[in-house]
Amino acid sequence: MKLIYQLEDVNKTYKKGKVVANQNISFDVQQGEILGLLGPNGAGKSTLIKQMVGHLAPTSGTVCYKGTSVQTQTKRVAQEVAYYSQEPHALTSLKTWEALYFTGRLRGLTKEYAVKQTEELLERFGMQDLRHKLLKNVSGGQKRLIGIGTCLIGFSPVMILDEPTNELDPKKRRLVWDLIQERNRQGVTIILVTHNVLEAEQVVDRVAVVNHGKLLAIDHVSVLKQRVDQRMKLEITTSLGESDYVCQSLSALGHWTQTGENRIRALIEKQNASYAIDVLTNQHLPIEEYSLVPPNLEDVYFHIDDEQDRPAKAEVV
Ligand SMILES: Nc1ncnc2c1ncn2[C@@H]1O[C@H](COP(=O)(O)OP(=O)(O)OP(=O)(O)O)[C@@H](O)[C@H]1O
Repeated sequence: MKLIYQLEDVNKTYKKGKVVANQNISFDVQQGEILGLLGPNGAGKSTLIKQMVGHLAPTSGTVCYKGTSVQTQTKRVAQEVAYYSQEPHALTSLKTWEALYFTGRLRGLTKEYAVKQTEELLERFGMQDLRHKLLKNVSGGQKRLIGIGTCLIGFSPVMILDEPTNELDPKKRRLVWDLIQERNRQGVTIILVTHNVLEAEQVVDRVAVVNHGKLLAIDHVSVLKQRVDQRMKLEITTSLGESDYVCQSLSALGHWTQTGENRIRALIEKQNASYAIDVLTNQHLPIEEYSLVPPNLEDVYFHIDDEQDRPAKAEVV
């Protein structure tokens, strides 16, 4: 398997070292994989990928693309790696079709092929009627779709997407995930940042979990899930204003996280599941409803993050 990226001990600081965005990050990206970068706001994900596309230089360490430092071949990286950034792109004074067409032409497509791909993408996005609208005059979600389109047009061998499904309605999110998978089946290597962990689970091969600028874990989804395979997720909706009390009453079951105003969640040991149900049904706690289900990738992500924050705390009854 060929390596597309190799990151070694990457550190990146801002403001003369006062803000540490990435700390000693090392990992590889293999040709043909979809790697998801997960992490909370401010974790350092965007900073990391900006170094992978050559928009930022590491403070120390190396980011290599196909065996050579990105910094010494920024032109080649720009030609081969299609990058979708969170920031509004520079094409907003173009019409939607122009943004796609000219990007295709810049990527070396013939006029005919650029037109064909532009038409196909506008159709997939359901935006044929908006072809003559300026990008700055379409909705936030439509702008994002055209942004994704500018990555898709021209068949770049690598795509790096920073939150590609942000701001999109559920149907359009599904469309974007489908397009990402289609491209991947055609051999394109894809690195993406997302907060839609549950949707990403269906699509990514490997996941890198980043927080506080550090790489906490990187592995296949199934391997990461093994970290929680002896656990179940217990989610509870408490009566109004009672979540602190319920958390305290059930503290022996595990570490509780508040996920909404009256919603709490914990990963509990499978062997404690029947005890938990016993407590929930017999202790007359102020609980509206509860569910006990196998954990998903989002729970794995929270678990890895929790482990980092509470390395010494036991979670067993
Ligand atoms: N240009 C900058 N100057 C100073 N600090 C910055 C700059 N860009 C990012 N940071 C800081 O670096 C840290 C990492 O930010 P980064 O944008 O990489 O995180 P992120 O994981 O992409 O977050 P989000 O999910 O919110 O986009 C944060 O503390 C952020 O405030």
